[in-house]
Amino acid sequence: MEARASEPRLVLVFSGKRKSGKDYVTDLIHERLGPEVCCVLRLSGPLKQQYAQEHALDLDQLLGPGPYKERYRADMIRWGESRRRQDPGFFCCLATRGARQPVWVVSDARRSSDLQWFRSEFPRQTQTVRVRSSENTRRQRGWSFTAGVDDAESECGLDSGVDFDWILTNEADAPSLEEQLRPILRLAVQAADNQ
Ligand SMILES: Nc1ncnc2c1ncn2[C@@H]1O[C@H](COP(=O)(O)OP(=O)(O)O)[C@@H](O)[C@H]1O
Ligand SMILES: C[C@@](O)(CCOP(=O)(O)OP(=O)(O)O)CC(=O)O
Repeated sequence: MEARASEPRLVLVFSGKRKSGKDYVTDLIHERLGPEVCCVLRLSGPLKQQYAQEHALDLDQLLGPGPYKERYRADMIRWGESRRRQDPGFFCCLATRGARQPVWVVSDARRSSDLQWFRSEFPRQTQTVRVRSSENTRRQRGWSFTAGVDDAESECGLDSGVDFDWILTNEADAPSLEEQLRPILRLAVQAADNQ
C-alpha cells in the first residue's frame, strides 16, 4: 500500500446515526477551514467505490445523501464487514492514503475498531466527535427504521462505552452549530498554525 503523504496535526473522528448530520457538519467544518487546511475523509468512500465497481452501480449516487444508497445499504454493510473481518483497518487505511492537509475530518466512524485504528495510528492527534439528533429530526430528514441496518453494528457499534471528546447536538432548538463548533474550529486553527 502507498505510504502516507504526511502526518496530520489533528484528526477529528466523527460518528453519529444516519441522518444525524455527519456529512452536513463535516462539510461545514471544511468550508470554515478551507481546503488547504482541512480535508474530509469518508471511510465509506473506498468502500462505496469498490462496491460500485463490483456491482456496476452509480458511484455518485451511492456517495450522495439521496435514497439511492439506502437501497444498497444492507448489502454494502455485509460486503464491508467481510472485508473488515480480514483487516479491521482496511477502509481507514485506504481513506487516509494521500491526505496532505494538517487537519483531517473523518466523517463516518461506525465501529470501535475504527476508533482504535485512529487512536493507535495517531494517539496524540485523534479527537472523537459524536453528532446527535433525535429520531424525530432524523425522520424529518428522511430516516425510517430499517431492520438489519439500524439494529446492526454499522449504526450501533459506538452507542455505548465511548467517552467522546466532543458531542454536538444537531437540532433546530439546540445552540447553533456555529456556536457548538467554535471550540473545535479553534483547536483546528491552532493545530494548523503550529505546523
Ligand atoms: N443543521 C442542519 N440544517 C439543515 N439541514 C440539515 C442539517 N443537518 C442535516 N441536514 C440535512 O439532513 C440530511 C441528512 O444529513 P446528512 O449530513 O447527510 O446525515 P448523515 O451523514 O449523518 O447521514 C441532509 O439532506 C442534510 O443536508
Ligand atoms: C456501507 C456503509 O459504509 C454505508 C455508509 O454510508 P454513509 O456513510 O453515506 O451513511 P450515512 O452518512 O450514515 O447515511 C456503512 C458501513 O457499515 O460501513
